[in-house]
Amino acid sequence: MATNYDYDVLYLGAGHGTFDGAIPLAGTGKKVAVVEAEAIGGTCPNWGCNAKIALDAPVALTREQERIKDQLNGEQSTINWTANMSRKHSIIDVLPGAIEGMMKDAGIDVIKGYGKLTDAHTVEVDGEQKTADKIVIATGLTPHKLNIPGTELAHNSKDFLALTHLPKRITIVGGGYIAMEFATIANAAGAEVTVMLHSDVALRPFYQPFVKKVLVDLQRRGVHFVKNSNVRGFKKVDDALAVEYGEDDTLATDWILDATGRVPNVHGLGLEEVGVKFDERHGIDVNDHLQTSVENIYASGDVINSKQPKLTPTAIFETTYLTSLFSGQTTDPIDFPAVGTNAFTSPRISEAGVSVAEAEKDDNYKVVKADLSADWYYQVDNDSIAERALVFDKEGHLVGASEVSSHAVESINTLLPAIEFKYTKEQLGRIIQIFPSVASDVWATI
Ligand SMILES: Cc1cc2nc3c(=O)[nH]c(=O)nc-3n(C[C@H](O)[C@H](O)[C@H](O)COP(=O)(O)OP(=O)(O)OC[C@H]3O[C@@H](n4cnc5c(N)ncnc54)[C@H](O)[C@@H]3O)c2cc1C
Ligand SMILES: NC(=O)c1ccc[n+]([C@@H]2O[C@H](COP(=O)([O-])OP(=O)(O)OC[C@H]3O[C@@H](n4cnc5c(N)ncnc54)[C@H](O)[C@@H]3O)[C@@H](O)[C@H]2O)c1
Repeated sequence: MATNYDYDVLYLGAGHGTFDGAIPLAGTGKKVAVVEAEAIGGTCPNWGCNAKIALDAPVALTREQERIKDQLNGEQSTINWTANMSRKHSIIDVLPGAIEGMMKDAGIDVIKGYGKLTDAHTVEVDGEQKTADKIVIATGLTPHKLNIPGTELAHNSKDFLALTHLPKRITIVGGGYIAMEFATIANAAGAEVTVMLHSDVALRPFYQPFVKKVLVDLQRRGVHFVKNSNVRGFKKVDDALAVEYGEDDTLATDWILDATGRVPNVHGLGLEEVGVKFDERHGIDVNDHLQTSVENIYASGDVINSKQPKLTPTAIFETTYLTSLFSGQTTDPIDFPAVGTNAFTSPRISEAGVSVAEAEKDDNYKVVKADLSADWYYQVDNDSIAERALVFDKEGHLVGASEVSSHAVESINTLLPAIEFKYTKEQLGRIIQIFPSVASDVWATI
């Protein structure tokens, strides 16, 4: 314990960028505090991944039922929105308490309130000064809000994940993860959905031929896409809303989701005063030890200005690295593995490693594509929108993979060890997967 300070390490924010590392750090005997302004657990459990996947479960199930309807008797099931939302609450609302309990059991002081740096070793919470040898800023991101007339009439992802009744007409502005995942859920649950794209591209980081397949399917299901939409403003008209877009077009709607991105929580933290450098749009600058421009202040998770995808597993990897650093288990720089990423549309699009688009432009790689709708295992549940692209280097090692299908998440997760550890043919042959399964199916192709 650093004798001059209240704590060895104080974390600002209690999301995955903190608690997955803070708990084992406290286990090493360090004195640890975590300051949280809103909800313990942060975005992912409360208004991100966990909340979203809870609402998505019946979507995936009804899609599977639809695919195998010829083998079933009876009606196609529909989604009961209110019951689905109430189920989401029953499994999500306990998480902050459970995470707080784990932190307290590990001996962490959990401090509720908004934290602000007053000097390099001091954080003020509700007028009280807490000092620490090291401080970790893990304050995450917050929804971007369009700067247009009527922006206050639009809602954000957090509001969507708490909707008690599904509006009849929903307009979604944006074409990223949140826009496409929530368009999928709302459409499957029966809403009339319009997606206002900024350009003519959605899910930009993903392999576009696969994205197109998802868009075509959503269109077939009634989702309306407006490309190059130029959304200019929102208005209240009687009991409804109007979205003003294009040159002078108007769309009537009942509920608007502003899904135009997420921006770093860097304001009001005292960063300028203490000398922590950051970029308004991309977050806090860190070196390869996640150290900011102030020696004893580190950053972790979504708030970092980094090329890594801003995802829960990345945040966990970063805070776990800091635990190793602070407890003396490593002095090495952080070394990111290939990070798997997925758009939870239906079908899913998953990828990891070298992107197919990049590999197609580079002679050092070979891309092998497969139409999975012709694969017997994908035919079992009629997974007809199903394609995979694998990227190999000159030595024949798998270095990247992308898949669109209902089973894409399992496929890409299965391939991650082969990508990360560059298994030889002999090593690949030593793995015997359970058969029949997605894992054994994809493993046989590498
Ligand atoms: C709708 C949605 C769906 C998502 N789905 C997925 C998914 O399927 N898979 C995936 O991997 N990722 C997903 N993500 C991303 C994932 O949620 C984030 O990458 C992850 O939560 C980042 O963790 P973090 O700890 O860095 O930030 P956060 O979880 O955002 O935690 C930051 C915390 O800091 C607190 N805070 C901020 N300022 C202060 C302050 N001054 N004092 C005290 N506390 C403060 C905030 O209240 C917050 O609790 C999703 C995100 C959203 C919004
Ligand atoms: N499945 C997952 O892992 C998952 C799911 C949801 C969110 N997330 C994380 O949360 C982050 C934020 O998600 P997001 O969807 O808000 O952001 P995003 O960066 O993925 O997408 C933002 C979208 O808004 C569009 N946009 C920007 N300005 C616009 C304008 N003026 N008019 C219309 N469109 C505009 C962009 O073109 C883009 O399509 C993601 O980058 C990801 O890190 C991950």
